[in-house]
Amino acid sequence: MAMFRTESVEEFYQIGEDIGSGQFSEVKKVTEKSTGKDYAGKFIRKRRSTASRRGVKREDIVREVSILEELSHDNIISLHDAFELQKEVVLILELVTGGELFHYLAEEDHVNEEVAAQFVKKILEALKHMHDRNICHLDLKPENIMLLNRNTQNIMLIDFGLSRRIKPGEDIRDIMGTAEFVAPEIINFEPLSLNTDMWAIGVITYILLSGLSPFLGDDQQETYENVTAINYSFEDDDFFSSTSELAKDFIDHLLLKDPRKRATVDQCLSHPWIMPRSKKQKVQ
Ligand SMILES: COc1cc(-c2ccc3ncc(-c4cccc([C@@H](O)NCCN(C)C)c4)n3n2)ccc1O
Repeated sequence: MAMFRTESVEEFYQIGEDIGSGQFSEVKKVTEKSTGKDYAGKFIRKRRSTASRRGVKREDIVREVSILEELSHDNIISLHDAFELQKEVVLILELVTGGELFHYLAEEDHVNEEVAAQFVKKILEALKHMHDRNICHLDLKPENIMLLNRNTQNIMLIDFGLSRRIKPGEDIRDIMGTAEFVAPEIINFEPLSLNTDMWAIGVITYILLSGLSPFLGDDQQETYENVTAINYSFEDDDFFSSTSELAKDFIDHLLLKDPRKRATVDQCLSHPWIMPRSKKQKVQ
């Protein structure tokens, strides 16, 4: 696809209601006039000058589009079209109607291990597609994981605004996601890697199983301190009394300070909590 079309987006799409928003973007339901098919339009405000902190730098939008164009997986949002206007870029994306995993968790409080393991397996399969191409998400959190529908654990990764291609030897340090989910190397401005995503998988798994956020403090600073101190436990009997040792082992292999020691996406996919080798290992 040529990077951006410069025609008016309204000529080709009926713009519908707002369905969501980000810091510098709105997400609206749009309908392609030629097919009647519904999509999600992500309207991203462009940064007007290098001195401004409002809006998104064009180069960052180009990077996000380039990454979206390279990815093609059932559990990763697909890009259908892209338009550039004077003040904004509009990405036309596959529409997902099951809502955010974040809201599902808020309603369910926590999920049983079988359901949690299925969710995590789907997230890992999408992440493997990215990591096999040396692309890391760097903003994995329940808000950026959408449910295809409420009846299955089928998920869709969205929001690739912080994603990066990690070239061997390249030193990337300047990314900052959401405090609860960022790995220690992000807080310490140390080099990031594909294993920075694996830390977030450990945090998301902990939340799926308990409804608790392992490092959340009273404020951002306390959360950062909890993360860098690797200050988490399964000791709260009210929330972990029925959690299997396999599930705890899976999380313990991810919430490690040294990114090189964390389980990779392939090691996670072959972990017995995710790929039970026998009936007796199937989590109850
Ligand atoms: C590719 O990047 C994005 C995709 C989307 C996206 C794609 C398809 C799609 N179908 C439905 C929705 C949707 C529905 C309700 C809320 C939201 C969004 O506001 N919440 C996630 C956004 N994130 C910034 C927390 C998004 N989306 N959102 C949202 C933000 C993105 O940065």
